[in-house]
Amino acid sequence: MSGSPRALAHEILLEQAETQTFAQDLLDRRWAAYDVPPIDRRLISDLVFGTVRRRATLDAVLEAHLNRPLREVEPGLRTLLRLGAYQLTLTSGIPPHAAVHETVEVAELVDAPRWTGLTNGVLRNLARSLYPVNDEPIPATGPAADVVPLPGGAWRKVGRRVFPDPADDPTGYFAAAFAFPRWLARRWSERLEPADLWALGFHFDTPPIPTLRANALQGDRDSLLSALADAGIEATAGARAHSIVLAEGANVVTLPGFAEGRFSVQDETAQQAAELLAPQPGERILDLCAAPGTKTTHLAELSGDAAAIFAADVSSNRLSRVTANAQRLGLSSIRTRATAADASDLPGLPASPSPTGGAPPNEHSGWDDGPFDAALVDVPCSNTGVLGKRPEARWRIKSSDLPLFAESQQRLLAAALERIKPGGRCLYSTCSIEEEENAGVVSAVLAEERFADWRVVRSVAHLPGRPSDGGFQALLVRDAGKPE
Ligand SMILES: C[S@@+](CC[C@H](N)C(=O)[O-])C[C@H]1O[C@@H](n2cnc3c(N)ncnc32)[C@H](O)[C@@H]1O
Repeated sequence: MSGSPRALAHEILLEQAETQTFAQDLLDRRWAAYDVPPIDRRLISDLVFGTVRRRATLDAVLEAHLNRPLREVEPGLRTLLRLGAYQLTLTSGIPPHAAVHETVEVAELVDAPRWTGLTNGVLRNLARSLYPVNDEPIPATGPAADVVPLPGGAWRKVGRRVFPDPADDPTGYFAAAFAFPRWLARRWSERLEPADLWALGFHFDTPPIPTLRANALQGDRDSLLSALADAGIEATAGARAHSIVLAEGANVVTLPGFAEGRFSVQDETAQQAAELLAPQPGERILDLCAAPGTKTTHLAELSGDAAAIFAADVSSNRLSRVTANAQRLGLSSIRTRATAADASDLPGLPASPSPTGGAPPNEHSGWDDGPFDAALVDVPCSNTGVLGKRPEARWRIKSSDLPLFAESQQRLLAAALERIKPGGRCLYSTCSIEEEENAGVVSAVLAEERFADWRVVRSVAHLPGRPSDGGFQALLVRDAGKPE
């Protein structure tokens, strides 16, 4: 470790930019390697996540204080400037002089004293713009070319017109001030009024607080709430049958009841997927994209651990997390199986031979070849409904990914429908708010002649922040009457 929280944050940010590794994974590696006190962990995590998430905001602010384009600045120095600009512009609680001083000191700690002069000059100028009098920020009441949106929903003056004017160019303002790729900003601004666009930006730019799902098979929600209260954790019952909303962020694995399997971490939007499918005791249920098993285990809990849940995923590595989660939650009705990308090796087709013709039966103990009563198809997607959860996610997706996702989503949904009995049902779900991954996929698949006996009975498009994650769920049912 290089010697200070900011130096460690700088090291992680540089590695993240170079290797494109998830910031959370890099942090976890540092926590495992060094003894970092919890207070420093919180600061480092905030510095890293905030700087990654708001890269475009910080770059717009910095460009106004530099006499050359930021992209021409060497990577280590550029990262240091972003780190300093993040503290000055987007946090509250770090005194400006401390933000400048501690950031400049990183240059010495990482053995790059040549960065000191520029970092000091740029950050001091920025601090003067942001805090013209007595180190006090200047609040603002709404978007403007010289106003930055803060995490949590407030606005702050930045002292110079660093963003496009939102009245003339709401898309440009949204992309720069809230920090989103331009193609996504354009896409969303075509369908949202500016006020809704700002609300979406605030939701994604505010660090999320985890929501819990009480495991109904290990005591009721109220007793878990009492256990949390006894441990000094502020939490309230949420809007779903088993949801619990924490008052502030927490390291969930250290909360009372986690090791005993009394809860999972799951957003309220995601909790609706298994609820909509409503698994019943005795049913045979396919979960086609199961890992890491948050919805699989919910299916098992809702059925009283008395359905047979067949959890499939392309990643056997990730499937091991389904097994671990089921064990922690005390569930025994889940069997796992790695599957081919097109799911063609899964049993359940009406005319499919016994599993001895496919994968070796002992490798997937408990799987048989009959069709299923129901299926959950929680497909891989662009994740545009949950961009606040992974700070780097917004910078990874490309518009060209969307048709590729839609293609594989259609394949997966069709593979599930083919394996469901007459009278059965299927829940299609995504964490995306893009039509072509949602209703577009469902209607394309149901337009196929072989699925003429299927119909959509319910579909819900969840808008991010209203009240929780964004996403889409559609419940499809198959006519009971049509012969196989
Ligand atoms: C959205 S995640 C599923 C989350 C999971 N349902 C849960 O609630 O914990 C999508 C999953 O689909 C898996 N996947 C990707 N392509 C797949 C394919 N062709 N067949 C089956 N699973 C696939 C990924 O490995 C990933 O685990």
